[in-house]
Amino acid sequence: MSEKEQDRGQKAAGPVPGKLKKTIVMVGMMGAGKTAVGRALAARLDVPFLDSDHEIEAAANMTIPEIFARDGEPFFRLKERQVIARLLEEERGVLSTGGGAFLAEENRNVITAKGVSVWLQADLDVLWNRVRHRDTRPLLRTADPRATLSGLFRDRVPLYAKADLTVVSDGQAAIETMVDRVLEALQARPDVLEWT
Ligand SMILES: Nc1ncnc2c1ncn2[C@@H]1O[C@H](COP(=O)(O)OP(=O)(O)OP(=O)(O)O)[C@@H](O)[C@H]1O
Ligand SMILES: O=C(O)C1=C[C@@H](O)[C@@H](O)[C@H](O)C1
Ligand SMILES: [Mg+2]
Repeated sequence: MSEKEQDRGQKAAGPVPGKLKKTIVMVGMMGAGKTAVGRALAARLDVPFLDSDHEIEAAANMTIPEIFARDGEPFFRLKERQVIARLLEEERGVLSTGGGAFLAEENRNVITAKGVSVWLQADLDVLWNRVRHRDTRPLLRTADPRATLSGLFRDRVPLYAKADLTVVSDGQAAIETMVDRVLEALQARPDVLEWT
């Protein structure tokens, strides 16, 4: 390959992500793909993957539905605030939050101060299709879970919209495509991710 061809090849491939300078924090509704996309993004960047729901469950040795049932949602939210603050302090990587985390001003402030927030924006039908078959979300254990999801969606969207970056998750985009989209959005933020 000539030097010119090599040049063209490099340009077509685009810039390559380098050093991560701030934690990338995934926010959005249940089913938006925060865990699935966050994990794949961390693997792509070769940085630690952290998930606040997982950390809370591991520390309590209980599942989230068990914590809600035994200790109530306010207790879960307290643990969530503590875990998010600790993880942002301790480690740099990709942090996937629980669906309700970004609603608390305290969490938004610490996330904005220490990381960059990425809202995975999906419409209600996409979210419902992803969460309807699993019984792991206590807030959806209602007589009409789709209506409950719809109400949460309506109330929460204005708060998710405060995130630093928004990445659309439509029903067609596979998880690796979502990783590409997040990385593309991060090209506007060299303070978060260096490029080579
Ligand atoms: N882009 C996608 N393409 C296909 N499947 C997806 C995509 N994003 C998420 N999923 C699937 O949808 C389901 C829910 O995703 P995930 O658990 O990552 O959501 P979440 O945002 O972390 O939700 P929660 O707030 O409840 O933790 C999973 O089975 C996941 O594999
Ligand atoms: O949207 C929410 O409020 C929640 C989402 C999950 O990630 C868990 O954090 C929990 O089920 C609550
Ligand atoms: Mg999750």
